[in-house]
Amino acid sequence: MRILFDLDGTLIDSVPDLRALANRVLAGEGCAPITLEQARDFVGSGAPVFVRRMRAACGIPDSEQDRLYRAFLDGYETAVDLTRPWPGVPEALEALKGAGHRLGVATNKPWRPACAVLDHLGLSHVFDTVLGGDSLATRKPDPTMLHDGFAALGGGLRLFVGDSEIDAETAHAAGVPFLLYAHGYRKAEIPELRAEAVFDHFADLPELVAATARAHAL
Ligand SMILES: O=C(O)COP(=O)(O)O
Ligand SMILES: [Mg+2]
Repeated sequence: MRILFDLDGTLIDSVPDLRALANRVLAGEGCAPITLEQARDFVGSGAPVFVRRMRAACGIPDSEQDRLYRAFLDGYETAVDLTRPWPGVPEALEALKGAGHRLGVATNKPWRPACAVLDHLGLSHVFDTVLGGDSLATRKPDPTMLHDGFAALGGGLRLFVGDSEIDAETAHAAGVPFLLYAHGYRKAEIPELRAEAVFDHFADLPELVAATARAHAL
């Protein structure tokens, strides 16, 4: 089976680093810091949208977008120290890889910071492909990232694992079964996301993938 994973909120809890990075940029502008909850709300649609939302929350005008976006990107690759995988993620990825599945990442996070945090957490080796928010001309919910990611993984059944309404919309647009991690950064209620299955702990994922493979092989 080919399995693509979303990154922020699905495999990793990266909001503490995103908040710290945002607050370094905002401090340079003489602005008050944002909270963890705000940072969590700003994630999901990629770095340009994060910076736009961060600016709006602090009353910084649109004319400053490009400059602040560059400042944000400058610090993004090294903003890894506060990020942790959710419990059970490394073990679940190793188990899936060991079972012969091919794994990839399809994230709206820019590619370099995505690779940097995967390296930092020792997770890079399980993935055969990583697509980031600046890898293509479009970002999720456009389905192109999933089409390209699955193509890079070869043949076989497809599955997308994510945490948000953006991921659900992307999977539905691509016509791919969607598994939802319930404790990521979603804003919508679980039923609205029309997931094939929902899981609470990564220890449950290998069996869920096996069940999904059986259901779709029928
Ligand atoms: O960088 C973002 O805004 C979101 O990234 P994600 O697609 O991994 O959730
Ligand atoms: Mg996410």
